Amino acid sequence: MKTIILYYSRTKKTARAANTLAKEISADIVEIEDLKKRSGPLNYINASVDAMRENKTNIKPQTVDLNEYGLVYIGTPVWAGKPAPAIITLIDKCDFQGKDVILFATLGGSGGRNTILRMKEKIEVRGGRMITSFLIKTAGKKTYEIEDEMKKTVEEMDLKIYGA
Ligand SMILES: Cc1cc2nc3c(=O)[nH]c(=O)nc-3n(C[C@H](O)[C@H](O)[C@H](O)COP(=O)(O)O)c2cc1C
Repeated sequence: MKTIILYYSRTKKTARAANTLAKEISADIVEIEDLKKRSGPLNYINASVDAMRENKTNIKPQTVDLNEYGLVYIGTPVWAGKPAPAIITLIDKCDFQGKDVILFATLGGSGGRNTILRMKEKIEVRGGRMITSFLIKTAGKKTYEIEDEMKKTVEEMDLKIYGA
C-alpha cells in the first residue's frame, strides 16, 4: 500500500522537511492549509492560544481520504507545546482505522515531546497506530540545513523500510 505525508506549515519549515521526506521515500504529499490568518504579532498570540486550547480551525482540504494508504506521516510545527490547530482539526476528520502512522514536528526548541504525545493519543482513539516519531529543530537553521537534517533522519531511522 502507498504512503502519504500530510502536513501544515506556517513559515514553510515543516513544508521543507515534508517535501524532502516525500522525495526520499517516494510518498504522496498533501499540504493542509489553515484558512484563519496566522501572520503578524497579534496572530502569533492568538495562534498560541488556539493551539494551547486545541481550538479547531477551518482547513483546506477539509479531510483526506486515506483509503489507498497503509502508512500516513503527519507533520506539524510545535505551537505552545502543542500541534498546530490545522493538524488537530485534520486528525479529527480522518479515519485512521488500521493505519500505521509516523508523526513528526518541527520546533524552535521545546514542547516537541508533548506535541507528538497529543497527536498519538488522538490518532489511537481514531484507530491508528503510531509506529515511530521524530523531531526536527529549525531555530537558526537555513533551508538547506533543514533538508540535510531530514535526509539524515531518513537514514538514521531507516524510514525507507516502512510502507513498502
Ligand atoms: C504561534 C507559535 C508558537 C510556537 N511555539 C513554540 C513552542 O512552544 N516551542 C518551540 O520549540 N517552538 C515554537 N514555535 C516555533 C515553531 O515551532 C518553529 O519555528 C517551526 O519550525 C515552524 O514551522 P513552520 O515554518 O512549518 O510553520 C512556535 C511558533 C509559532 C508561530
